Amino acid sequence: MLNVTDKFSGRVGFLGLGIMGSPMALNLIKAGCDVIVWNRTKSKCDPLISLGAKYSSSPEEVAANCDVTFAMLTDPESAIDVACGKNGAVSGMGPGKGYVDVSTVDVATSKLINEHIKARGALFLEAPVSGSKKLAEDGQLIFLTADDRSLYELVSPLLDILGKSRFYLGKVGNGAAMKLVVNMIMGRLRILLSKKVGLDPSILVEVVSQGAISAPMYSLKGPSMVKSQYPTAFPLKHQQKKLMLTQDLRLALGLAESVSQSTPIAAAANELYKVAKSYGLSDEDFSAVIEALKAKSQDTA
Ligand SMILES: NC(=O)C1=CN([C@@H]2O[C@H](COP(=O)(O)OP(=O)(O)OC[C@H]3O[C@@H](n4cnc5c(N)ncnc54)[C@H](OP(=O)(O)O)[C@@H]3O)[C@@H](O)[C@H]2O)C=CC1
Ligand SMILES: O=CC(=O)O
Repeated sequence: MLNVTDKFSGRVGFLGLGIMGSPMALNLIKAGCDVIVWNRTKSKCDPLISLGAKYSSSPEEVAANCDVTFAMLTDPESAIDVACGKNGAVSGMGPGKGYVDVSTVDVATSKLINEHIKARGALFLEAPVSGSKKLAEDGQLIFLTADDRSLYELVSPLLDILGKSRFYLGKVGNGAAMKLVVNMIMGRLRILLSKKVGLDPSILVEVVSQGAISAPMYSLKGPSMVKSQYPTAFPLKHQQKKLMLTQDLRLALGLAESVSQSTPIAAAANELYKVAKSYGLSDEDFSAVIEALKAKSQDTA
């Protein structure tokens, strides 16, 4: 049976050695883990084998030979194929084993893989990452995990080798949802969307603040926006005026027009500030623009 300890001493499988998977598997090897790798294109295993990894010829074999198996695959289709397809990891799973899918997939895919893994009596953790190739190389990823808590605790020492932080988000699907929401760059929309899909917006603010898309402004305004508080630092009326009238936006819009570049987001943002002003929020902080989006969501609900 899997034991929860502060150090992971079992054998680790790694399926999918692409841009992200290769440096992640390499970091596990460098940290002294006993790693078995598999990749569809076998040649990508070779550098890792030369550094001490073992090789198995199918996801099924990897899972059968390991205590915990990670998968880092392109998309939902490949994640399902590698887990549930012919000679897939599921066939090698059983009681006492764990499957950690770190690919970016949708909620339905994560639930499907979870069901197949659970049907074998094994444990499942979804753990998509926020990060990039460089952050994978540097062991600085952010893990957005969900589902089996005991597997989360068990693999935490491994996640700490691969990343700088990890979030446990509860039921299956929440990791995938958080990853997809984080990847939406529109800050204010992120807060509303995360709320609507049942995520804690304050955790979202924290996740974003630690990733590559973090912005000091978002970290500064996010926590109070979550509480619907807008202590005035820069009044909304000035922001809207600025969007409409000041040189920087006018010139920027002019420049965009000169090369026929559409700038719909700037235009849409300005409309939202106008709506917020019409709600009497002119003297609130400009982050109160989120109220315009809340009202719009109610309009369309
Ligand atoms: N790149 C980035 O900055 C980030 C990526 N991610 C996510 O990480 C995941 C991996 O991305 P990344 O490493 O960049 O992608 P890559 O394209 O570099 O690697 C994809 C991996 O999936 C394998 N694969 C694809 N299709 C199949 C299939 N049908 N059967 C078996 N194996 C398959 C590839 O195998 P093969 O070598 O044979 O092609 C390869 O190992 C994605 O979900 C991505 O969204 C998350 C954060 C950042
Ligand atoms: O998926 C990409 C990321 O930066 O996160």
